[in-house]
Amino acid sequence: MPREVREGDIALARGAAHRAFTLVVVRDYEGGRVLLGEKLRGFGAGYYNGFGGKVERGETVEAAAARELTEEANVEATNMTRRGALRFVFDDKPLEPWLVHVFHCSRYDGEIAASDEMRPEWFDLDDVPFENMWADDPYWWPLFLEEKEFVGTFTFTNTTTLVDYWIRETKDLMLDVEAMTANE
Ligand SMILES: Nc1nc2c([nH]c(=O)n2[C@H]2C[C@H](O)[C@@H](COP(=O)(O)OP(=O)(O)OP(=O)(O)O)O2)c(=O)[nH]1
Repeated sequence: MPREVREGDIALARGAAHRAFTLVVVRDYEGGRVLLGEKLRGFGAGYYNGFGGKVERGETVEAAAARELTEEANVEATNMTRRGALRFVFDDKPLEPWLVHVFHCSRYDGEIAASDEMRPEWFDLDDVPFENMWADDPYWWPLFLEEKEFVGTFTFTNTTTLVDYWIRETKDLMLDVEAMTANE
């Protein structure tokens, strides 16, 4: 069982840069569903997840989120909001933690279609397939579905085993993101 720790209890290498990633979850309010994709290759292959990837050099986080949604699910977001920042620390990867910026998309243009990276599928809100998702997801999804903003840190060993974590709602997401990326 992962251990819940206090914020600040997870030691981060001082001055370590973060690698920035995006993650977009599309929500269909009328249908009471969310869009996930089965990851077909690369990191996290076999898991269901939102759409996203690395923020490229010179790109804003927002632009990266929109680009990845288009590349992976074939649609263009017309209403997307930033909802969370999740930091991942891996003991078996380069020391720099990952910072995944989570977005919520409620409107888009185009037709959802599969890409060679993701196979999109709609899930009812009470049927999100946590057994086939990253181990941290059950801790922040409730906040996501309740329309809250959130920040947290998760430590993994052997890439996919969650060891410890903290997660909380935030009233000022961008201020917390700044604090999480200070010392870079
Ligand atoms: N839900 C969830 N998503 C995660 C976790 N860790 C993690 O990297 N992600 C997301 C962030 C990104 O959307 C995605 C990883 O990015 P990626 O490897 O697909 O990046 P990419 O498309 O730029 O990679 P590439 O294969 O094109 O080089 O997985 C996690 O623990 N939970």
